[in-house]
Amino acid sequence: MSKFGKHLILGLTGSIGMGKSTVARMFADEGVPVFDADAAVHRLQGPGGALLGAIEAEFPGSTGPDGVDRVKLGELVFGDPEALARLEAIVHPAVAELRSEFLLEHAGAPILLFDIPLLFEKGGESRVDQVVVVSAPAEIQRRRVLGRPGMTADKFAHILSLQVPDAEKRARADHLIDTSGSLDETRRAVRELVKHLERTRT
Ligand SMILES: CC(C)(COP(=O)(O)OP(=O)(O)OC[C@H]1O[C@@H](n2cnc3c(N)ncnc32)[C@H](O)[C@@H]1O)[C@@H](O)C(=O)NCCC(=O)NCCS
Ligand SMILES: Nc1ncnc2c1ncn2[C@@H]1O[C@H](COP(=O)(O)OP(=O)(O)OP(=O)(O)O)[C@@H](O)[C@H]1O
Repeated sequence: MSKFGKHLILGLTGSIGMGKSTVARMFADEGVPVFDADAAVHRLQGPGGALLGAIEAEFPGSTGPDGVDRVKLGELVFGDPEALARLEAIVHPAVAELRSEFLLEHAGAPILLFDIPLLFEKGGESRVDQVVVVSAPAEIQRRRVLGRPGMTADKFAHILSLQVPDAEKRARADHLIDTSGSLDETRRAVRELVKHLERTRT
């Protein structure tokens, strides 16, 4: 039974490179409306974004005609918990507002998906009914991430150190989507989960 009225709200999360974005698209292909928290942040911080004034006032020099300079702002907040908290105090309420609009927009849908990279890290469990974790063995994750342009072993290690470990995410998941097989296998697993949830929702 949903905590949120008629629809079942799923939270999708997973560590870097586990295939979260790919799996979110597969849910969308099955007709499930998807709210992408990261995309919402990018829009709010992008050219003409609603948060540019507030961010510039708090972090002078961190914005320009192209919106937030993410590298510069990252340098100011990562490694400085107090500064990160000040940024979050600007960003998170605006994301919450967009999430509420999304809920209103899709009020009739039986299942909704929130794609939230930092779901466990930021207490997102309370905002969803069930958590779906995307996961694969560490070796596959490593190979995928190190294959990305600009990624280094050090940067990968640092990002991992900021994230709840995959084993803990798996342990706290209501549903697991394994992405170590083919894309077709993953798609089948997503389809089966959606069907299962549609059957058992009420
Ligand atoms: C500082 C910003 C501009 C840097 O952007 P950039 O594109 O360089 O990095 P990206 O967002 O991809 O994050 C890089 C890594 O840091 C982690 N990270 C990002 N924000 C946070 C945070 N608030 N707390 C802990 N880790 C974080 C991400 O999970 C990722 O692994 C951006 O991360 C930001 O605005 N963060 C604060 C807003 C936030 O909490 N976003 C998270 C999703 S709602
Ligand atoms: N079975 C599979 N399921 C999902 N992704 C797969 C699979 N096999 C290979 N991949 C590939 O792994 C990569 C996963 O990248 P994706 O952007 O989806 O990960 P992510 O978890 O969202 O990453 P990040 O947290 O870094 O944004 C993609 O290039 C995808 O094509």
